[in-house]
Amino acid sequence: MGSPILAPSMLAADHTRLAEDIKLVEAAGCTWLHVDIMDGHFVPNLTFGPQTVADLRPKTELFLDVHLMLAQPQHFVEAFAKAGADQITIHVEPSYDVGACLDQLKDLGVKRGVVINPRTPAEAVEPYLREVDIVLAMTVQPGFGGQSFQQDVLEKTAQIAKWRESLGLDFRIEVDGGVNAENAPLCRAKGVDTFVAGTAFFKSEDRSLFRKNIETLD
Ligand SMILES: O=C(CO)[C@@H](O)[C@H](O)COP(=O)(O)O
Repeated sequence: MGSPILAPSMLAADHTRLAEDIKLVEAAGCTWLHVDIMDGHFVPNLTFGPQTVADLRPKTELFLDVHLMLAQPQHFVEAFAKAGADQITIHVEPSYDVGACLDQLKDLGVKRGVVINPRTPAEAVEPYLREVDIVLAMTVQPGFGGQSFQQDVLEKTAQIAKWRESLGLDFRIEVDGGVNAENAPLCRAKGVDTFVAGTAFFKSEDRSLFRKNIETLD
C-alpha cells in the first residue's frame, strides 16, 4: 500500500477563481489536485473541459488527477492528456471498450486508472488490475460534491487491496465522495492510499492540518 496522499477536489473550489483556489491547495502542502470532468450524460451535471485543464497546467505543478465521468471517454482522453493531465481515470460502467481506452492512455503517456460507482461490484475492475496505476472506488454516486460517505464501499476497497497483494501489484486505491478526517482512518484500514476530498478540504479551518491528518495515517 502506498503512502497516503490527499487529492483535494476542484469541484468544491470557487469556479470563478480556480487559479486562486489552487494556491490554497498548494499552500496546504498538497501535491495532487483531483479534477472532475462531467458530461451531463453519464452523470447529471456539467463541470470542466480540456481548456480548463490546459489553462491551469502552466499555473501549477500539482499532479493533475483527472476523473472522467463521461459516457464516451475514448473520444476525450487525448484532449485531456494533451491539456496536461498527469493521470486520467475512466469508469467501467458505460458501454465502450475500456481495455482499448486504457491502451489509448498508455500510448498518450499518462498514468491511468479505472473507476467504479458505489453499486458496481469490485469484480468489474479485476480484468484491468495489471494495467492500471490506480483504482478509484466512488464512495458517493458521482455527479455532485457534498454527499454522505458510503462506508459499505470499503468492503470493495478491502477486496481490491487483497487482489493487489496476491498479484504483487502496486496500483493505488483511491476513494472519492464524502471523505473527511473521521472516515479517512477507516478507509486506510481497508487498503486506501489516495483520498479525494472536496467539501472537507475547502471548508476546513486549517487545510494544512487536514492534509497532515490524512497524509500521516499509518
Ligand atoms: O467526483 C466527485 C463527485 O462526483 C467528487 O470528487 C466530489 O468532488 C467530492 O466532493 P466531496 O464529497 O468531498 O464534497
